[in-house]
Amino acid sequence: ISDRPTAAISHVYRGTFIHSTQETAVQILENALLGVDTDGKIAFVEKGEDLDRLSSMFGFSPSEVTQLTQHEFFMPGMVDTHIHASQYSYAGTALDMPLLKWLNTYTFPVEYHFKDLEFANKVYTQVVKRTLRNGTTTACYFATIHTDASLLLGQIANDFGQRALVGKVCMDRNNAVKHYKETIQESQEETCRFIAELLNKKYPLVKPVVTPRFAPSCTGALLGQLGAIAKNNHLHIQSHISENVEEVKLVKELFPDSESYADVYHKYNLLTDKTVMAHGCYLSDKELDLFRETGASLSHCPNSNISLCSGMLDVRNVLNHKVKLGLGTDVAGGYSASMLDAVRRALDSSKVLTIQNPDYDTLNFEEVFRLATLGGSQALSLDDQIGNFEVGKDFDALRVNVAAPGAPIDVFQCEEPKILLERFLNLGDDRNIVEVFVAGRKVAPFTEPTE
Ligand SMILES: O=c1[nH]c(=O)c2nc[nH]c2[nH]1
Ligand SMILES: [Zn+2]
Repeated sequence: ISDRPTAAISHVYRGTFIHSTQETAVQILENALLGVDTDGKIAFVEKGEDLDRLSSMFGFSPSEVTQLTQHEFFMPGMVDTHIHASQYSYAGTALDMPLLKWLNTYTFPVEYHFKDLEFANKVYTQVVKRTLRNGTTTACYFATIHTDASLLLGQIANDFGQRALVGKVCMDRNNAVKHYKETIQESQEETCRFIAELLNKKYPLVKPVVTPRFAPSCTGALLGQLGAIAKNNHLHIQSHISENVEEVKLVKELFPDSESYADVYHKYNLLTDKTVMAHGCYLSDKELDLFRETGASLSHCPNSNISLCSGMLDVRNVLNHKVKLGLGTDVAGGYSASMLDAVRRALDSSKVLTIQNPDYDTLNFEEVFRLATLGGSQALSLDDQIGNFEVGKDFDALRVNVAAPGAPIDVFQCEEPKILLERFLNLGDDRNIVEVFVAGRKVAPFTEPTE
């Protein structure tokens, strides 16, 4: 450290910090000191022995340092790269049909109700609270086609201090539920209104994301307009791709001129370095190459893929193609809103692929930990701000106590940090997540707004 800091230090923590880097899936810093400045950014990460030097350099008193206990560690907040906030209303039910039938039978009728702002307020408040307390510091949300309810979701995320990308869903094709679709003009105009009004709020951590539902719900003309809107405003884009065999076949029929599913989106400028596509179970190697070339990323949603019997993403192949990849809960195709569940299902899925092919290069928990944190930040092109404990990034973090009273893990002895992490990922829940920070601010347990 040579330069004197600009912003003052607001908090200093001492103890074990566990995070990922590009080179190392799990890097453990024991007896470390981490300082957070008044802008919520990480000011320093140094060795505990340097306390005196750091306290005089950064102007804090050693007595203000918060010491973690033996079974505690800090890890980066988790990034849910794909979650339908509106579908949280029926999470844990309706998992008995394949995708297209599931959408028509359960999803569209429920999403239609979000024209009612009171209902939207209830569901959106609960999904933000539930995900935050389960360690999702950043969520990439699908709302519904309703602009005002989607704006409300942005407001609620801001009020509770969650970092979020929020998408008003676009769909000008749907023959199943009569009123749950837009004309192309409505979709385009309301998307512009949504973006303008959300940006106008100047929420520091909440941004709009252009959201064509998926190719079968959109005409080519709408996809083209949405690609242009994203490009002109430098916005994020999210959608679904190659989740289920029937869907892939339908896209072939609807877009006969395109070489592949990925090519449909590419043709309309929807594959960019700020695009995240959910699923991708049936993408060819050539399509994965297109993802890498355009910088587009994938969200792996294993609970959903299993629950709707959609398919199995070969994560190793995606990583070998150097495509950016994060994890998603995909509520409510995935029944759990917890990213810890996504971690476990990702590991299970990889083991199923290994059962089918014993030579398969199974993912290990360290790699999946990276996908849930740094990988997610890369998938959302937010890795310059979040994802790990690098100096200059925002302090988005979970204080984990593996031995928290009432939590589901029994600890019998002093365990090394990597074992504590493994046990937390496999066995822990929100009772082990004793504090959640986003941009340096404590957002759970909830202090505000009250409820
Ligand atoms: O898992 C999914 N959930 C959805 O809501 C959806 N819409 C299109 N494709 C989808 N897949
Ligand atoms: Zn989805």
